[in-house]
Amino acid sequence: MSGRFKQDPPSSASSDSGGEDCIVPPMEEDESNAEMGENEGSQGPSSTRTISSTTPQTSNQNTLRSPRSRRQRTTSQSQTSRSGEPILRGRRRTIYTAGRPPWYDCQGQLVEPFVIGVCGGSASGKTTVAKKIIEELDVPWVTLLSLDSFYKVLTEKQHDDAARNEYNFDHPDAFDFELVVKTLSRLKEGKKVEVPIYNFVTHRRETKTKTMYGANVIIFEGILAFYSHDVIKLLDMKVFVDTDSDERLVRRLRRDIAERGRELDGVLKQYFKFVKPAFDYYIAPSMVHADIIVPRGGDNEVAINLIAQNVMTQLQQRGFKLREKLAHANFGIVRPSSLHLLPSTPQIRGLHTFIRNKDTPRDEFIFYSKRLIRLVIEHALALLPFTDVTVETPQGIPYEGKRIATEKICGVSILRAGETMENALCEVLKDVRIGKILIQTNLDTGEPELYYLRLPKDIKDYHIFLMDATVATGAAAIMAIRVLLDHEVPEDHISLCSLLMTEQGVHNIAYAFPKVRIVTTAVDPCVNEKFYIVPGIGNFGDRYFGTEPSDQ
Ligand SMILES: Nc1ncnc2c1ncn2[C@@H]1O[C@H](COP(=O)(O)OP(=O)(O)O)[C@@H](O)[C@H]1O
Ligand SMILES: Nc1ccn([C@@H]2O[C@H](COP(=O)(O)O)[C@@H](O)[C@H]2O)c(=O)n1
Repeated sequence: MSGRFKQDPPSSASSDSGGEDCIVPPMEEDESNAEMGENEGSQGPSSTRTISSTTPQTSNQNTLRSPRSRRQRTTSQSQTSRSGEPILRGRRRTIYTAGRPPWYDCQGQLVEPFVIGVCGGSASGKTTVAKKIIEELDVPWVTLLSLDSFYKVLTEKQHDDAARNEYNFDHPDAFDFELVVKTLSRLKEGKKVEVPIYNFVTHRRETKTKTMYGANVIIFEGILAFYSHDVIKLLDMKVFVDTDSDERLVRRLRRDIAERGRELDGVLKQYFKFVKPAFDYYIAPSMVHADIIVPRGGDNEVAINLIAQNVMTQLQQRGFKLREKLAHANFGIVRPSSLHLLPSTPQIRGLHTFIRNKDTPRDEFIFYSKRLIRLVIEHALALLPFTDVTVETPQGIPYEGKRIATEKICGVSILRAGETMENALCEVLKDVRIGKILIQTNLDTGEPELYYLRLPKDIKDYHIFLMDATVATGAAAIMAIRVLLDHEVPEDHISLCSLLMTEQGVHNIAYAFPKVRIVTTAVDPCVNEKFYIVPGIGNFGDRYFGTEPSDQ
């Protein structure tokens, strides 16, 4: 890890740097992504611009139109899905999200999030600017990460110094930049991270951490956001908030007294001893890295608007119209070798005849669906590796048999229809674990969105039976597979089990994830304009659970 500035300022001293480096709890060993971020500057503007709200606006009035105004969402809707918590953590490993849209392309490959770095002096308005950019963007999946979360854990001595305003929180040694790089890199890879929550009153971390996933846009803000070369490499756009020093001091006094439990004298002492010299020595010179300089911070609407506009253009170029693309993707007629279609015997066609008939009453629909589900699960099980075993029969004669080689099998159902397949799996595998993923279609965008996730902790060690009763374009199944891969489940440890799929769905999934086994009892020719399977079964979940047909 290399810092930006070689010499320390004379007044920076203090931190005896004995603070324990922070640990982000479930950071798995596989950190091979630490070398990421070679696209420095590739997405962002190439030259530094200072933007003031007094910038004349002439012919480009249209391009300055707020991205927010282009999308007719209600404010309350977008606020819940945007600025707040994109991930709400439930009990232990349950994750609720505000509806995460796809974060990968038609090939199932990750679309890298756009990372904006926001740097500036303390109380310059970095957080305010970051929040306003998020508001302007109005895209549903934006993550705000603060450098403050990466303050090192203090020793007792450092803690005593901090209580007397004698600890230098503005020196680079106060931060764990290695962890910043690890965290940002993982977020760029779409992986889950646990970020410490910092308490400015106690100078300590909270015991709880905050779960964050990758996102379409990540905003990283902090006084030393542009200090480390390795961090800079991960930023696609670099914004410097340039606010007058008197203004910053006044804001900091107000904020630290009102929100951070400080007293006037202490704030001033810390300011003149540490904050001001660090600004002059580390922060102000880092302005050279900025693509855009924003005078006055959050008040500068023109600048915020331009930044949002630029990010929207970048996002549009990356393209997120996934389901539509999947529905119209053109594949040959040769079916992939990863497809394991049960033979179309009279028995299977007979079962399909019951469940496809619109007049079949619900009890019969459930009965015959269960029989088909059992067949598909048994078929999927038969595809796993078996080893030779010899047992002795009651007659004392050896029997050369087989035993399933994979002991760890976990079912993951895509809610709701996938849930109907859980019982069959439990009947054939005792002690099987079951995880759940809720994916729903956004009725405005037509895109699948991830809402809920509950998976066993060590999911990467399991062979997964991913269950969904029907697969149309494959959009939901691809999202679920992507979630499993992001949890480090190997692709060839996934079997997708379904009663009915479409040609399109089979090809889309096989194209994106050729190592995933696809097991189904029938493949229908196509989807209609509403993405329903044709001829299909109708809405499997509604027919099975006896609920009113939804509009999805
Ligand atoms: N334009 C502004 N006018 C007045 N107060 C502001 C303005 N921008 C921010 N503040 C206040 O100044 C303090 C610091 O702002 P914040 O955005 O948190 O800055 P930073 O993240 O750079 O420390 C907060 O209390 C905030 O409410
Ligand atoms: N325990 C702490 C930790 C940090 N600070 C000060 O916070 C400033 C950074 O936060 P901003 O929101 O202002 O960017 C930094 O200047 C530290 O001096 C603190 O006072 N106590």
